[in-house]
Amino acid sequence: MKPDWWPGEDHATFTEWALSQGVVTNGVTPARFSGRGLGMITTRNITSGETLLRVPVNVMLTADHIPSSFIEKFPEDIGVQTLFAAFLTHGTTEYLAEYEPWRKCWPSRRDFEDGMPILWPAALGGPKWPGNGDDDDAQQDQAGGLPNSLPPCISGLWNSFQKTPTKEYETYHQNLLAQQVQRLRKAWTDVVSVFPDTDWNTFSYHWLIVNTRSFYWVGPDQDTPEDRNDAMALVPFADYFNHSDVACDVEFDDDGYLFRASKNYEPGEEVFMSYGSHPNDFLFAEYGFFLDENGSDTVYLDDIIFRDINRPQLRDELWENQYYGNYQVTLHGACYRTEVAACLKYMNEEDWRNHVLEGSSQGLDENKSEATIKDWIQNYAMEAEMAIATLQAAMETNTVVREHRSKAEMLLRRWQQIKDLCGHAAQAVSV
Ligand SMILES: C[S@@+](CC[C@H](N)C(=O)[O-])C[C@H]1O[C@@H](n2cnc3c(N)ncnc32)[C@H](O)[C@@H]1O
Repeated sequence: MKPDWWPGEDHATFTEWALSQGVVTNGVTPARFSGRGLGMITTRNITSGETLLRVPVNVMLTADHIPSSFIEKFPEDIGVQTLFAAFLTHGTTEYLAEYEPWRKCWPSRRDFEDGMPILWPAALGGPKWPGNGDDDDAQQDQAGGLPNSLPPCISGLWNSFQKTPTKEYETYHQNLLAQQVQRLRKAWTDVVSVFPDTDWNTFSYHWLIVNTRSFYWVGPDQDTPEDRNDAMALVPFADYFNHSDVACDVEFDDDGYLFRASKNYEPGEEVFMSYGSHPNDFLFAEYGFFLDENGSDTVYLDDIIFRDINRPQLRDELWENQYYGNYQVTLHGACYRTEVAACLKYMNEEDWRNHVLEGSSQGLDENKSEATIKDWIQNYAMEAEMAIATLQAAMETNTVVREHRSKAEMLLRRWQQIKDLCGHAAQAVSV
């Protein structure tokens, strides 16, 4: 009898194919996990340090494996993600047939539509795409002016206040959706310039496959590309690993990828790898899921702080002293950059500069700093409360939201996490 985690025939066929191509598995096999699709399960006791999986480079889909006749159709600066997605969409059967057993094991476009805000309806904060423009307008109307429901790190938007304009600066893990949309729009423009008949659904599906399943890779004769997104490869079989902080060890060299156990496992445990120390909003936007417990979770106070510190002179102080933006809040409180910004609210500028540059405590009042930071965090918590209340009401009354109930529930879970994070952080902020 098959175990209840048995992944199904397609995965069994793909596993056979992978082994015949030189993939070596050692005590792990693909399995179905509730809420995570496929993942990797142990089939026996495993000791920390044991090799679990080896994927040789010849099985991987790297830029070197794409025929030069295909690559030459595109301008030289084409992004690697676009190239892969274009190849999966338009590559000749001769080349693509090879990967057929693997492709049959990928999630469907419908799976992406369920979890990824980039494909969500406008009523839930999704962007406009070819083919959904009209529907989207209709949805927006039906939404009856539903306020933005995605978390601010994803949408870059707030319902409880108006954002003030800022200088352009590099943000980490903020405005995620706009950046992702920009990347996909550019990819779409590039692909239709070469293949005008490209089907949007097929191409965007492949682009998301690459987005959610690629590994860092720089070929033996390649220089490290300027854009990290261009250092990528698809690694069959290894792309079964789901993400967790408690992860196996991953190594790669010119020969391929190697995965080792970083702890002992009993049979039947899921083996995870780490996709990086990403906050939940990043996982949500880029991969369509987020963790219940995430040691790397964080939200950013930038828009709240810039609304509060809006005198150009004060903002210049932050800019000139390299404290402009990226004000982080975690379960454990606010980061040092936030503390520095908080002092600027009540210190005179000279005292503030001496404090920041030389560590002087002249004019510093830790009670005032604490109250300011708590107030900023409270503003974030209020945004979360508003979003939760609005979403709950929309789930009862709004037809589009009711049709997309599981997405709204996912959003509610994330907003509740944000509210809880703010609650913990506010408590942790103390003199
Ligand atoms: C590299 S694939 C992993 C295999 C994938 N679960 C599958 O069914 O093919 C990455 C995708 O797996 C899912 N995923 C990864 N880690 C997860 C986790 N901890 N919880 C839920 N879903 C996860 C997300 O949909 C993500 O986009």
